[in-house]
Amino acid sequence: MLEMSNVTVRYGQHRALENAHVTVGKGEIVVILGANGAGKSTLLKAASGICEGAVTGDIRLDGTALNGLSANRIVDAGLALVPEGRGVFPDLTVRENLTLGAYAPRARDDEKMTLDRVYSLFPKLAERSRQIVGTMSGGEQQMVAIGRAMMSNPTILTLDEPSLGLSPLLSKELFQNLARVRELGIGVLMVEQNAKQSLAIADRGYLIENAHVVHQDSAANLMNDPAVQAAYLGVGSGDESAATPPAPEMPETVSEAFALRPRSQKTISADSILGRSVDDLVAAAGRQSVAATIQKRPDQKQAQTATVPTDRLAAALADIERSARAARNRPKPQPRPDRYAPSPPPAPPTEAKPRPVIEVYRAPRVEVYRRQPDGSGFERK
Ligand SMILES: Nc1ncnc2c1ncn2[C@@H]1O[C@H](COP(=O)(O)OP(=O)(O)OP(=O)(O)O)[C@@H](O)[C@H]1O
Repeated sequence: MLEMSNVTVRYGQHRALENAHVTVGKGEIVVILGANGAGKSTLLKAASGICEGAVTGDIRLDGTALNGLSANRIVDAGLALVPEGRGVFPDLTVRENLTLGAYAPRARDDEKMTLDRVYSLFPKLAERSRQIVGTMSGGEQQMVAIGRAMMSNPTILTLDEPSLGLSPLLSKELFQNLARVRELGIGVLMVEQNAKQSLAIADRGYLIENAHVVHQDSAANLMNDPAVQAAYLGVGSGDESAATPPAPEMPETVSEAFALRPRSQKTISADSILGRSVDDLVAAAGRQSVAATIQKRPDQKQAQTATVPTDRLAAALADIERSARAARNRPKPQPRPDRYAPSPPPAPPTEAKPRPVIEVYRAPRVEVYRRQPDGSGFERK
């Protein structure tokens, strides 16, 4: 069992964690939830012996005090960390990564058995044992990181944001794998931003705010806690898929902003201003227009045309005639050259014609010089 009591961590003057009490039992999954900078990673680092800050308080694993022990001694004692960002060796194979996890004396003797256990837990790692880890997907690399931590044969496995950067589907697979780790009797302590999926497999959870553990409860109670739902499960923020709370009421400010307000003035209809209905006026206008069209006769139209000044007509006709003459006198276009006919030989260069000057701007050239090994000078590469 991991027991952290009164754990305080300071980075210089800054208190990142104050009097934290956290326990993780055998075969139990415990989640730490909290906002960015609350002190979650600091808690895991303090337990693993890799914290850069000053750690005080009491940290015990199965009764053994871990305070002040180096990180490798803490792994020997049975606490393994899967750090944020996984920390796998991308150029090595899956098997090489896993084997490197078995450096702890408690794991070395049983390396073969532990490897078989990891392979049976994550069959994909057995299938891909020769694959270079850098070529694997994010989810597979996370599996390698967990497998490598498992190779130290821990009693407590700690993980810092294991689902970071994984798709929802891969996160689901990851949490299912962690549930299988618990079945081996290993305690799991994880810091997670994915509250919904982590609480779904967890037994208990802690909330950390501003360096303080402010709440702890069973995972089921935390999932149903309205404060947790609002802060970590996205309820009320539009992401209602995270949980199924009772239908929220429209916030007052929103309803006020969009409410239909009563009109401040009494309105007067257009009909009452005109003395007649608008519909009547439109209908009457339509009738007048139709009547006017019917009354128009062809002789009236001719009379209107005749009123156009004759000098303007004559000027327009003269203009048209002038344009037509210009079009007739335009030189005929040359026939288009046959695309498939052999091209005529190039005309001999006329020496008299000066060649055009074309200015070309080039980017400055970068030259690399290497210092001679004997220091006598530089050689150009
Ligand atoms: N090495 C360090 N030196 C100085 N301050 C640090 C150091 N590591 C963390 N802190 C500070 O301690 C506080 C807690 O950091 P921590 O990384 O534990 O937060 P967190 O809850 O894990 O946040 P996140 O979810 O963003 O990782 C933060 O204010 C952080 O800036």
